[in-house]
Amino acid sequence: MGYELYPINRPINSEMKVPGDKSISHRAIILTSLANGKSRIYNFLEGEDCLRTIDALRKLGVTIEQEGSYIEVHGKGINKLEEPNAPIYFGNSGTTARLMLGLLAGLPFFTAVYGDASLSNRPMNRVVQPLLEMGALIEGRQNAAYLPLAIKGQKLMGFTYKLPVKSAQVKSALLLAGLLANGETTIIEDVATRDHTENMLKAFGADISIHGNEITISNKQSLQANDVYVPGDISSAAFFLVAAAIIPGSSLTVKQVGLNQTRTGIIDVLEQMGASVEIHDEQKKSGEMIGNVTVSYQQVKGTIIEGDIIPRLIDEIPIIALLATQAEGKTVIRDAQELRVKETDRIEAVVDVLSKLGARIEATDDGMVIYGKSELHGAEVSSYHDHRIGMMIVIASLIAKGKVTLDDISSINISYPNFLNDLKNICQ
Ligand SMILES: O=C(O)C1=C[C@@H](OP(=O)(O)O)[C@@H](O)[C@H](O)C1
Ligand SMILES: C=C(OP(=O)(O)O)C(=O)O
Repeated sequence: MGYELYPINRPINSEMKVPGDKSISHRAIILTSLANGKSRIYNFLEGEDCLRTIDALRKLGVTIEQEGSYIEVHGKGINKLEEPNAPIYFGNSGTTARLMLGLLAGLPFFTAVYGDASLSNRPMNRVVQPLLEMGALIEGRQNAAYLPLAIKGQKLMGFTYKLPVKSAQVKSALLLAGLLANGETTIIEDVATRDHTENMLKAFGADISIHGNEITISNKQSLQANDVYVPGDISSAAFFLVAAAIIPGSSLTVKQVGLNQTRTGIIDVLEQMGASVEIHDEQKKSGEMIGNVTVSYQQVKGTIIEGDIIPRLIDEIPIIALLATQAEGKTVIRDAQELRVKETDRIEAVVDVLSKLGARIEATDDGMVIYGKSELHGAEVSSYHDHRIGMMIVIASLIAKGKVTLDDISSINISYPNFLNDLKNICQ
């Protein structure tokens, strides 16, 4: 039983596009729904997580028409959102859960929210605690630390908050709460995390200002409708870029991919490890940098990945770990304890999968140590129902000597439903 995967035995020489950015797709649905009037979203990611965000806003009374990756949102305006008559399901999506909690805390009605088994084990207190400080009323098990949660929307009070976790989801939740709160809300982050919410709030006419690492937002009763073009997701592109970096003789270009500085840690790491990386045709579209990225095979070497770069590549660590198995020498990843509270404990999952495939890899409290270079072999492995672990295993199977059996591939639909087809196309 399971999904059987076989090695490729030849280089990849191709170009491709990847689907729209997951983080930006979520934010586009939320802000276009809050705006007054019709907005269009181009290149929206049709992954399950983003569909959960569409569903949540529809439950609040917003009309959202979807034709593939083209979306029309008939924004209702902040004051016209409606009380849902059933609990809202966030599925597997941490981003939907955290951002929606920030919004719902300040809307004048009652909402019950829940998620799947994985999401029900992920910490929500990181958003609930600061929201309670703003005056929110949120109830749930273990002091409202976990889903399911019940929210009785309140008029919130702006506040100043220094983020204790390096999390764009927490920052974004509090900015959305701040948009509805009385007075000013200031969020201070000591390490920059992805700033798509700030970029998009500006584009929609919110009253937001950024000074160094302090972001201040104040109450705004109306946002302007605005069309959003979603760039290709660099977190999805990372799987193919690493494939090109580890399959001898390969060269791959991913076109029109998002190159926001808060997301490009993977490019820095590929360069630092000695892969050949070229960026062309950079331009700004809908307030975000995009461009074409070409990675060509070169023997990579081990490196140290720690500190401020971690939030810039947090979702790419599973695929970076695979890259490190093919590097000469040791790679150390530190300061990435957040991996333990993702869709699964990604430190344990990556170490388990890659050791079964023949890598020399050890878990640490906040990361992992990988001793390269190892020849990978076939094995039976699990995706842990985590899309990024599943896609990493598929890429690993391209270079493993022998058959890799993956227990379940359905988790890939969370962020990249067409992943296997796109991979097949570039492997031809
Ligand atoms: O804001 C976002 O869209 C995201 C932020 C990150 O999570 P954290 O905020 O928990 O670091 C990232 O891991 C997640 O995939 C998407
Ligand atoms: C961690 C992820 O997403 P989320 O937190 O939205 O579930 C991810 O996509 O890797």
